[in-house]
Amino acid sequence: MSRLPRIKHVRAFVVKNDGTGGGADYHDQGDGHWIDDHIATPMAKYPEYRQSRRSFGINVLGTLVVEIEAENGVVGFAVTTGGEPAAYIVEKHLARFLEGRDPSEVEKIWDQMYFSTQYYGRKGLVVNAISGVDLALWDLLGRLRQEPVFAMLGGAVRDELIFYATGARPDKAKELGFIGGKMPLHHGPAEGEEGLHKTIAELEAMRNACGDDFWLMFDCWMALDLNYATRLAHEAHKLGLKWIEEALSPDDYWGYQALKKNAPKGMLVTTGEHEATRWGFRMLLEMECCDIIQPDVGWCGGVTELQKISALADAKGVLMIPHGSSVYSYHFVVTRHNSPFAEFLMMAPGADEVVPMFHPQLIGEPVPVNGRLKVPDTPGFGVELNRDIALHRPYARP
Ligand SMILES: C[C@H](O)[C@H](O)[C@@H](O)[C@@H](O)C(=O)O
Ligand SMILES: [Mg+2]
Repeated sequence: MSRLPRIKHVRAFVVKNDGTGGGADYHDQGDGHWIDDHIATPMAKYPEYRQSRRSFGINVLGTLVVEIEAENGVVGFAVTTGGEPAAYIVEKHLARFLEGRDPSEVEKIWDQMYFSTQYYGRKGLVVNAISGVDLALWDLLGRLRQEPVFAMLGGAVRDELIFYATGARPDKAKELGFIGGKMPLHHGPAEGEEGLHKTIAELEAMRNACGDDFWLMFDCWMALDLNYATRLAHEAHKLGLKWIEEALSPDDYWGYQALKKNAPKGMLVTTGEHEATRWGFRMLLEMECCDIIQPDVGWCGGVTELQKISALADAKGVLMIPHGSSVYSYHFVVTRHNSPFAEFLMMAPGADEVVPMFHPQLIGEPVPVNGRLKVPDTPGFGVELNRDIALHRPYARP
């Protein structure tokens, strides 16, 4: 048992988006933002849901803020996607496994949060909530021990992080010093051959703008079927596409296995941002579904679970490049040999300038400069909650 003060309170807040940006629910943006402009999705088969992902509810959850206060008044926090339903799970179910406990017991607390909710959780919203609690716990531990999270994970293996950028303007990303640009896929099977031709034309234009050596990737956000994804991969290979991301449903392990076999030699198949826990990633790895796994540390189970996921990938020689999750992934990536680069999501509406990913929720949120970032060695994840945002605690307990 450590000498740390015990956990006194766990609190779950939601944030009303006042139009200044979605924060951790980064898809919750205003009109005209690149991230909600005719992006291919599994819902695109319904024309009424094809133009905007907000139209089918991609932003319905909103941000979850988890605060964990120790007996000595020190507070750790984290943000992720989850909103009110996740806040309910935190306050009504998960808090009981933390309050009164030693904050250093991250493994036992994670095990109790997961197996107590296994009958209704395992992936998605429940594991988002578990992730939010776990991230806040690691932040609290860092503050209590006066150590950055990366120091508690084994220390940095490199001086700085290098990033690729996700957004509609890889040409701007190149100018800003990023090592590559991942584009949203705008057209899927519902738009037939015409859509495929438009996609290839977009890629060709960006290849011409960025030159032959700049990484270009497509993020397909679960929108495709195996045949379409295979055809797209072979067409895009002619233009040097580096990887095809999340082409199929996260549950179609068999489809990914076939896509990886069918893909052109030299093209990487990647997925994982909507996968969760060591068991889900074991399936992706043992079925040889992809060349890079991309867990989101705010959705896959948090730091405690990502340690296990990353080790599984490392043992199989698979890269683990987390889905963009700001400081929560930076502190992890900097400590792992099989995470040689990171993702930065361009949250400016035009994808043409670098702004903090979770703006306006995190004070001190670091951003890459010239595509690089030295992870600050301040305690915890090194950021503070912006208490000027509209925080609301819907399930406050006495
Ligand atoms: C750009 C993609 O459509 C998603 O919005 C993005 O958040 C995610 O898939 C990513 O890999 O960054
Ligand atoms: Mg993605």
